[in-house]
This record gives sequence, C-alpha cells and structure tokens, in this order.
Amino acid sequence: MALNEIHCCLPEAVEARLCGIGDRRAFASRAIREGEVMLQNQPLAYALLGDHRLDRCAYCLSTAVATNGVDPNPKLLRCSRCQQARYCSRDCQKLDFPYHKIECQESNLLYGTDDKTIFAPDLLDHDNNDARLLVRTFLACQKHPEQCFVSKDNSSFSSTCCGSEHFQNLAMTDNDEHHGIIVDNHGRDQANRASKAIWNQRRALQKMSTTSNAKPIPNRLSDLQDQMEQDLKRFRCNNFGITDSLVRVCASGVYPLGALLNHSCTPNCLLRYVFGKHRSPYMQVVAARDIQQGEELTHSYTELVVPTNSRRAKLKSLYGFNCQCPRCDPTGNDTRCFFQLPATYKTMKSTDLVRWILQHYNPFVQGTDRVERMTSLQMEQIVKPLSDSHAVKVAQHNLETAQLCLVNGSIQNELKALQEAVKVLEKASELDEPSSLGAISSPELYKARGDRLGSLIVAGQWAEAVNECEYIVAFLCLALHNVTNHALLGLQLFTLGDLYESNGCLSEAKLVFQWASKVLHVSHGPDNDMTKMLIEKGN
Ligand SMILES: C[S@@+](CC[C@H](N)C(=O)[O-])C[C@H]1O[C@@H](n2cnc3c(N)ncnc32)[C@H](O)[C@@H]1O
Repeated sequence: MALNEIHCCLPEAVEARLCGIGDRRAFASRAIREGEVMLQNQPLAYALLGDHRLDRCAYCLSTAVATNGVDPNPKLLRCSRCQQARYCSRDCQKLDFPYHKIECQESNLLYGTDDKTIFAPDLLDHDNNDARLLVRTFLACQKHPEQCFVSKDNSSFSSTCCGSEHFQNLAMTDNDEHHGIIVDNHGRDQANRASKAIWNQRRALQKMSTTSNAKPIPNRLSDLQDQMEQDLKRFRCNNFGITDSLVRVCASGVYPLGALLNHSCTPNCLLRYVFGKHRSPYMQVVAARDIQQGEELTHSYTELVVPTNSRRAKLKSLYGFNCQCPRCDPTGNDTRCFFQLPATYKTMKSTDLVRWILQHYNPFVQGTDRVERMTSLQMEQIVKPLSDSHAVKVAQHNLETAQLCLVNGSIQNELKALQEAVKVLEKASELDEPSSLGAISSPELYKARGDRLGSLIVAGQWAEAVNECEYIVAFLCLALHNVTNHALLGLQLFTLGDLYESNGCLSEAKLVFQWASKVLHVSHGPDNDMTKMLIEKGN
C-alpha cells in the first residue's frame, strides 16, 4: 500500500458506524492492546498558529533551521515574494507551494499586511490562521476531489479516504441543531478574508485546476462567502490542535478520519502527531489502554485537568453537546474515575502523602501491593475549583506580577511572586479540603506550582524544585487516574527524574525514568526521541 493510502484508509482495527442521524462513531473491530496505533491520518490541510509562524517551518512544522554550512546562526528561509511563510529547506518550500500560492498572492488578506518588506509579528495577535486554513482546505479539496469518503448514510463502510468529499461529510454544527454555535464576528471576518482571496485568484485557479472533478468556484462572491462560513462551522467541531512533543499547540489541522472519534473525559484513545523531515505532520490514534472488541473509540476534545463544570461548559460551547461520559456523570461508578489513597490519609502529613502516591502509583516500585486499608475517592474530589474566589484573584495577580518580572529579567522577584501565589492557593485549597490532600488538590494550585517549578529550575534551586515537582506529579497521578498514559504525566515524570538526578538521588531517578518511559511509549510512541532517551536513562 502506498504511504498516502495507509494514512488515509480506515484500518481493519477500526469500524465506523452510524449511530443516529448524522452521528458517525468509531468502534474497535477487534481487541486492541495498550499503545497500539490503530489509525493514522494525513492532514487534508493545516496552518501554523500565532507566533509559531516565526520559528517553525510552514510545511513540516519543525523548528529545525535551514543551514548553508557557512552562517553560524542559520535562520528559517522566508518566501522571497510575500516574506511571510518560513521554511526549513527549499524542499519543504516546494512541497508547500501548492497550498501557499494563494497566501503568497493575497498576503495582505491572509497574513494581515500588504507590506511585503516586513514580517508583521504585531499582527500575530490577530492571527489569521482560520482564513489560511480555509484557503488551504479549499485548495486541498480542489486537488483531491476524487477520493472516496465516509458516507453518512451507509453503515457498512470499511475503506474510507480523506479527500474533499470526506471533508464535506464532517459533522457541522449550526445554530438550530446545537443551540447557539454560530460563526462570530471574528469567524465571519476570517471567512470573508478567505473567500476574497480565493475570489481574487479565481482565474488562475481555474487555469491551474488539473482534474475535471474539481469543484467549480461559485459564480458569486457571496456564494463563496457562504461556503467558507459553512466550512468554518465544520472546522469548529472537527479540527485538531496539532501539538509538538511538549504538548504545545502549534498549528490547527483538518484530519477527517481522526474526526470520526467522539469525545469522552475517560477516553480510551490518545492522539499524537508525528513530525518528520519534508513531511506533513500526520496524526496517530493510539490505544491509551487495552480496548475490547466492540468498544467505542474516544479521545478527549478538551483539557482533562479541569473541573467537570468547566469541561462540560467548554464542550457545550465549542462542540454543542452535553457530555455524559462516566466521569461527568455524578452518579457514575466507573472504577477508572476513582483513585485510591490509604485509609489514614486524613491524618498523614502532605509530604508523606505525596511520597506514598509517588511510590504507590509507580508501576516499577516493588512491594506496593502489600495489604493496606485503602479508601476510594472520586477524581472530582481533587480536580475541583477553589471556592475562595478572592484567593484565586490574589494568586492571579501574583502570577501576572511574576510574568512581568520574567520579562524584566528579575528572577528573585519572580520567585517571590510565584511563592506567594502558591501559598495563597494552598491555603484556600486546604480550607476546601481540610486534610493532607488539600495541599495537592485543585487545578489552580497545580498550574501555579507549574509556573513556580519552571522558575526554580531557571534559578537552579534544585532541592525546592524537586519538592514542587513531586507535588505536581502527585496531583497528576490522581487527576489523570483515568488516563494513566497521558502525555502531561509522562513529561512531568521526565522532569522529576532529571531533578532527582541533579540532586544525586540516582535510584529514585531510575525508577521515575522507567515510569516516564512507559507513559511516553504510549503518549509519544517508541520512535520519539524523548522516549528513546528515557529508555536509556531507565536502564
Ligand atoms: C469530530 S465530530 C465526531 C464525529 C461525529 N459524531 C460525526 O458524526 O461526524 C464532533 C461532533 O460529534 C458530536 N459528539 C462528539 N462527542 C460527543 C459526545 N460525547 N456526546 C454527544 N455528541 C458528541 C458533536 O456533535 C461534536 O460536535
């Protein structure tokens, strides 16, 4: 099978079914093992987001820079015509040209500037990523109109491709069906920019159109605008944030096969993106745990380390549905949504509880299966919003102060502000949860600790950094108890292992590296550089 086909066809492990009017879902057609990649998908189109445009290749998305072997500070190459798109090599520039050509001609509309001599970073705030993605999708649909698609009214489809027809069949939220998802002013502006750009270039496009099946460009600009608005609605509920190895969203993309999967806050699949030299980033859907034949395949559309109400509100406003997954159901008794602590946790010191969690949840620590009285707590007991809104505001103010200190290069003041933020949130959290768990609970505290950890590492305060990192890992173990191979946990474990190593705690470091390596094997894949590094460190 050609590479393109492998990535565009629905594989044998996945079965698509129609479960209601216009509701396609994916199911496991056989048992799938944890870590198995069950679906791969090439993007139909993708576009870099925000200031990632400054330091990533627009085609392969790598941060690798072009080098001529002479320049000691090589930079990404810029498109010499529009000065906006950047590439790591001439090869990537050539491969991207079929999608970049309209952007290049219409850079004023699609990048927001008509001054070709300057790159316009100040305009990145008003990112035109949606408009560029609309144009790129339009071009991809012109290029691949012949490919077959996942049909909405045929429940026995098995071989599907992700051409334009498939894109047309992606779920589309609209006002009537989904109570309030509308294209807002920004969206309308993006759709208008994209349609004007295509309209301006329509003659050239008609000439260049290589296949007779290519969808004709509408005869009126207003029809093209309507079409772009419809496409934008498709984007809203089907697009993906493309993440790099550090789980930073750097681009958004259209992956029609990946878009078959519905959401769950207790997902059995994880998504990862594979970047490669002179290649577009492709998506892999990987089993987060063992999956039984016939189980529905789901991934999470939203951040999982946030309280139920926030997750549900976000899913409702962005995707138009009320999540009814086992984690959102308050009466649910799915064991995955409960974590275990020693029955005596209320009388333990928080440092002891953190230590216990790090030992007990690490699959490589021997002897944690000794009989001990345990208590089961619902995940929402740790991932809950703080009730003291004043404390949250004070902490927020301190976090903003820390940001300013970061910009001004004053690390001591930055650390002071961050310590204050953590202190305030810890106190508020302990009032909500008057036990050792209080010092670990709450997403706000976790985020502030994350900021503080970053600054402690920069300041080289290793002992304090270890302490902060242990609390973060303990929180993630409990907060992601239902997705134990989550990338966030894996990355924090990596940091914790490095910190143990820096503090000379080599045996602790080894056990944590082994754990991190197990998680990254699933979240990032065995071929990822970080996974390979961890395997070595854990040996
Ligand atoms: C990427 S699509 C998923 C596939 C979709 N079911 C289809 O037929 O194309 C996203 C849309 O699917 C629906 N959806 C996804 N997860 C859902 C869930 N857990 N409950 C209800 N609807 C869901 C929503 O309409 C959402 O906007």
